[in-house]
Amino acid sequence: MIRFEHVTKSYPDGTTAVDDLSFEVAKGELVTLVGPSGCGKTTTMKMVNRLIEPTSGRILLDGEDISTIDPVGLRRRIGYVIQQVGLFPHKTVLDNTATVPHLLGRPRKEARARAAELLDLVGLDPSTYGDRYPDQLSGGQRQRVGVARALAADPPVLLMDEPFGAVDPVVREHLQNEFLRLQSTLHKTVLFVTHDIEEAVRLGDRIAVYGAGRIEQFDTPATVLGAPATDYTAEFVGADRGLKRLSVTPVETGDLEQPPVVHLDDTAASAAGRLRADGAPWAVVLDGDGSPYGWVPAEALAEGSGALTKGSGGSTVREHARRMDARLPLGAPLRQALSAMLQHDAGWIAVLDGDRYVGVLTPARLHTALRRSTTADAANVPRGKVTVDTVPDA
Ligand SMILES: Nc1ncnc2c1ncn2[C@@H]1O[C@H](COP(=O)(O)OP(=O)(O)OP(=O)(O)O)[C@@H](O)[C@H]1O
Repeated sequence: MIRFEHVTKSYPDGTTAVDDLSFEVAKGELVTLVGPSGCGKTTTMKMVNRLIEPTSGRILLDGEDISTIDPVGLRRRIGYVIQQVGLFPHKTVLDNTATVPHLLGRPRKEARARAAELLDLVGLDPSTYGDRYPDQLSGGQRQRVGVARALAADPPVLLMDEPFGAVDPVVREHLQNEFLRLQSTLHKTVLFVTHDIEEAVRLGDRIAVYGAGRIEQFDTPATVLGAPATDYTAEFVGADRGLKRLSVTPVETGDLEQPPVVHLDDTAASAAGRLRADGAPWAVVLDGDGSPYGWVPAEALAEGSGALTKGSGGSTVREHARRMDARLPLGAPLRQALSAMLQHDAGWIAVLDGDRYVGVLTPARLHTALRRSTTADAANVPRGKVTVDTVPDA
């Protein structure tokens, strides 16, 4: 969709802002450009809408060389969101958002109706905010208007230059989540500039890590974090990259442990027998629908089944089971698993595929999953094909 072919931008003073850059952004893909100040990210972006012309090389949009496209027509196909937002101060929020569709020839009323829809989409109620002026909004709200305005002409491509840079971290995370939600339905082709590796990792389908004027690594967030290609990238992504990787590594079926499973209405004696046969200290307990209920320790079952042999009527698993509410959908990031374990103070967490119980994740398995995924990404093989040595249980 957007293709850079050996693109270089040098300035007359001898500065090479971008040096022989070649990469491609696929249709519907969100690529983050991340790197320190002055490494050429903004220059890269501005060459796509011809605010800056390359010195050599070419950029293709949908296979078309953009140097042959009239810049005004080109920019209509490309939404542009910048940190300073650049709203018209004397126009209301609604009119700011309606400007582009109106310029594109939509009747004013229709453009305003579309603008109202878009404000709603970015989480601003048009009846509350539509008639305000930009200086009557918070920084975060202004950013949202900037996003709504960029989407107004429904361009297939969005260029976003530190769009959430000017707001505090909490609002920023909120805007990032909302933008991800929007992107999951809109599927725009997005180039997103940031100097924040956390933001790059959270948002990007792939990340381009910039050094001075060059891309040091162009890959998925998980691979960049797990297998930095160069010392530069390793340093840039940070010493805590293992922790960051938790956010981008999903829980897979192969990561799970399979303790014995018993049901609430099983007799304690039959459940105890199952645990004895497996030599397991505890079992997962499922309710009548097959949903996780909690767990039951072997000793409690043994005592319960002892009651049966003494002729006191026996008991079922229900009377001995303990509730455990920590659960997680398959595919959720490991970070969510760890956070749920800490929140529930639990040594394991039940994993569900839809409504179906599929196994449990333990801290040891979580660690193994992280190691296997790192090795898999480095070797470019599926995680299921990787085994890692683990320290045996004491
Ligand atoms: N008109 C110009 N003349 C000379 N050098 C320039 C000019 N414009 C930009 N540069 C240089 O090009 C390099 C890349 O700039 P660019 O704005 O692309 O960096 P960036 O990665 O977006 O940085 P930041 O994160 O600070 O915005 C910088 O060294 C900058 O000083």
